[in-house]
Amino acid sequence: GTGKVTATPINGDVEYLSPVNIGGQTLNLDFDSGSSDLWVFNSQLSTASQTGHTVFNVAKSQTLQMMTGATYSISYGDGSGSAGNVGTDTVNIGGATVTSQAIELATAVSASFVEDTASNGLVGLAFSKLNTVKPTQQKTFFDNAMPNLAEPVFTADLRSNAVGAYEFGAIDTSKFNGTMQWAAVNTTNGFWQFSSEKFQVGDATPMAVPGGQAIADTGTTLMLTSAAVVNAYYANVQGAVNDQQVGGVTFPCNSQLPDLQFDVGGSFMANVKGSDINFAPVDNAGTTCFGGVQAIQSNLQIYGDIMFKSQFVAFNGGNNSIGMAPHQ
Ligand SMILES: O[C@H]1CN[C@@H](c2nc(-c3ccc(C(F)(F)F)cc3)no2)C1
Repeated sequence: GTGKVTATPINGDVEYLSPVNIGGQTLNLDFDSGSSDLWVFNSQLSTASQTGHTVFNVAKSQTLQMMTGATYSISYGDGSGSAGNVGTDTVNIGGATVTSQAIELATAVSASFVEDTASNGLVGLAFSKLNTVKPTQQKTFFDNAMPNLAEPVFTADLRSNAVGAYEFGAIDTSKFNGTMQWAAVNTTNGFWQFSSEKFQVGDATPMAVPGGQAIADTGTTLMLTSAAVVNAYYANVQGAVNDQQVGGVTFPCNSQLPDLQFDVGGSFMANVKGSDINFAPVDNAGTTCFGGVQAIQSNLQIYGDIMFKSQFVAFNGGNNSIGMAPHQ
């Protein structure tokens, strides 16, 4: 079979939310190709933590079965996280259905999750080896669904300030231009990881990247790479400054940002449109804007939604590869 759901950007493309049916209840969840736990806001949480959220009501599902003694605890790159207990239930994502999916039921969530009232949990789509359930690690929705999918794939079609889609089991060739290009994924760390050794602005000299590795992470808002690449890229942008107060590089909102190409698996260069690198204004007048490409101190680069807004991406769990092509 196949399954397709909308991916709706919220708060200026900070994250993308998709409807998921769990035991007959539909929740808007954040699909995250950078982690491997499916967890939800639910009726076990304190009233305070539930405020503003649609929660999964554990008493109302006829098919939820609690997993005795099972717990989970997860933290994300920004230090946020959640923890709780575990059950299994039927999960239907746009028609792709798993009858006994581990559902992680938060009994505690960090403040930033409580404040993010649009999101009612996450669907982890990285490799199951990263799943945090103890004592028995659980499989992701994609792992469980794969055997029944027409093709062992899912795709991310994320759009700037527009509704896109996640699709399981098929690659919709009408959604991208040209031929999709593929690269090998190294699953050792449990991520959709591929080599990415260089960046290029226009036809300037390519910039080398220390470590030369990247992950495709739909749950990260920006595109995070080395400080050297960030500085070299924004050197092309008049008025760009690294503003410690704001927390990264800003530039005049009317800047003409150059496109940025990045290496995928040593086999092709993929393009990020300059317009997608203008992430958001930092001031009310909309004079100064925050860059979508920012620095991290890590030899693992994180290609988040800024990349996905320029590239239609296919994740192949059959042969562990990643495909990219410019959106249609
Ligand atoms: O860990 C890496 C795996 N993918 C990245 C990711 N980060 C989040 C996240 C979502 C929502 C929030 C909050 F609502 F603001 F709390 C925080 C973090 N989801 O995926 C980072």
